[in-house]
Amino acid sequence: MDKQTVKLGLMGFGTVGTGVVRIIQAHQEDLQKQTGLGIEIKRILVQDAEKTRSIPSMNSVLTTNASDLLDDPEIDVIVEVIGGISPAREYILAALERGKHVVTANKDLMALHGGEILQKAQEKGCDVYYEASVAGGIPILRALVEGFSSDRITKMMGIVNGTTNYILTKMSQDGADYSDVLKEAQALGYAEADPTSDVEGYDAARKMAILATLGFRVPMKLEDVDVKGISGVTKEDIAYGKKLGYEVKLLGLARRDGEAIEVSVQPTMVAKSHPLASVNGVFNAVYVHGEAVGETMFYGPGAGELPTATAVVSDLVTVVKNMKLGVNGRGMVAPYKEKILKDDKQKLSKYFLRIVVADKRGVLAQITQLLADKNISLEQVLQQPYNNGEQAEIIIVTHLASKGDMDEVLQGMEELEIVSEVKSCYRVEGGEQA
Ligand SMILES: NC(=O)C1=CN([C@@H]2O[C@H](COP(=O)(O)OP(=O)(O)OC[C@H]3O[C@@H](n4cnc5c(N)ncnc54)[C@H](OP(=O)(O)O)[C@@H]3O)[C@@H](O)[C@H]2O)C=CC1
Ligand SMILES: N[C@@H](CC=O)C(=O)O
Repeated sequence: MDKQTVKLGLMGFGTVGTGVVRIIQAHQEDLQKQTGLGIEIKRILVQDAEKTRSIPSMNSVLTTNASDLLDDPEIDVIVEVIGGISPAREYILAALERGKHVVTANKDLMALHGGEILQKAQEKGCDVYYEASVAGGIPILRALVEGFSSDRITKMMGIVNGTTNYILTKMSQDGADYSDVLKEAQALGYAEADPTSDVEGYDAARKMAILATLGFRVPMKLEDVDVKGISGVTKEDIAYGKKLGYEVKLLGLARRDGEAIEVSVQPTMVAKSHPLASVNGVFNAVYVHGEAVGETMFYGPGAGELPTATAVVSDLVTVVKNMKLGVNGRGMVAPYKEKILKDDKQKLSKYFLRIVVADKRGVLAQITQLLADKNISLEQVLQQPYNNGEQAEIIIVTHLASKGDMDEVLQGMEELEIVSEVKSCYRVEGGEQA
């Protein structure tokens, strides 16, 4: 290759885009030493070119016209950090069509249209890297694709959304109010443009779909992921969880038993003895269990300007090294295994239940019987007065039960006269048997 400098078209100059510019500017010499080539940001696509930017020196390269990047033959690589599906999808496909390599942080897009994008890249002999799309600054995708290539992964558990982990941590440690902390997370640049995606678990679900596709080598889709967010988590649940030895976390779970797979995201009681329970604030972590390697865990900042930009720029370094060696488009392996999804009777977990009942003798026995009818036994029980002693509250942690059986038990509870409300039901992970 006879170029001395690789020219970059940056799409998006918000939180992540600004970080990308800062890192490229600050590490220019190191990047050149590692890749053998210079990296120049030729154009930056924005929506509003008049907006005040924190790096005014780049104002001269701003444009609101995507074809200034896509149709410039000098631009070799497009870095997409706009976010969302459209127009990001159209821009990336157009870039690949023109033979440009792509780096993106866009999990929404990769979870929904990753198959189409990677196929187009393969046809065109181009690279597409998306390390920043899962767990911000943690190099987990590389670890799954390269580090675990010789192993068979059986389980991944991830705290993969920084915003919700920040909120749950502040609620747990400071007794903070949900909506106040959400505003803080938005101001810190952690939350998505529409934070519903964070708090309702969709952002984490997209990341889990990507992790499961790469980790299990099957084409997981977003609709294969069971999703529940944190908007229903209360301070009482957090307090009772703590009392029984758990922290509430929005946990992504991807588990393989034989060839059958389950992937879900839901608020989960994580045993305090498990390292995931101590992952706090905007930090993310992904626990990976492989048949040969056993247990591993990856930990780091999951969102924010510089951590995320680090992952983007490291992908860029890989693309530039590939360009230098003339091997672009050869590093990606498409999912090659058949997808077999578990049914609800195959999804096993312990459960934490909080139930408001009439304050009468024999109430606990009735609840226990309902569970015993499905062969579900109790591991922990706490009973205390509720509503000024007019009712009682029963908090239970069960031994392993299937999701199918637990759904039937919950339905049965609603029909019991002594039960006035099932306040909460959480999966329990991280302790013995889990
Ligand atoms: N923030 C984080 O911590 C993380 C973000 N990500 C992902 O990175 C991506 C970017 O996120 P983030 O930087 O936070 O987002 P921001 O909202 O901060 O920035 C988005 C940028 O894209 C530009 N933009 C938006 N729509 C268009 C459009 N139609 N045409 C041209 N430009 C457009 C905006 O322009 P303008 O400046 O003019 O408004 C802005 O510069 C997303 O996919 C996100 O999910 C991934 C990991 C962590
Ligand atoms: N909104 C996301 C940003 C990174 O992916 C999060 O909070 O984790």
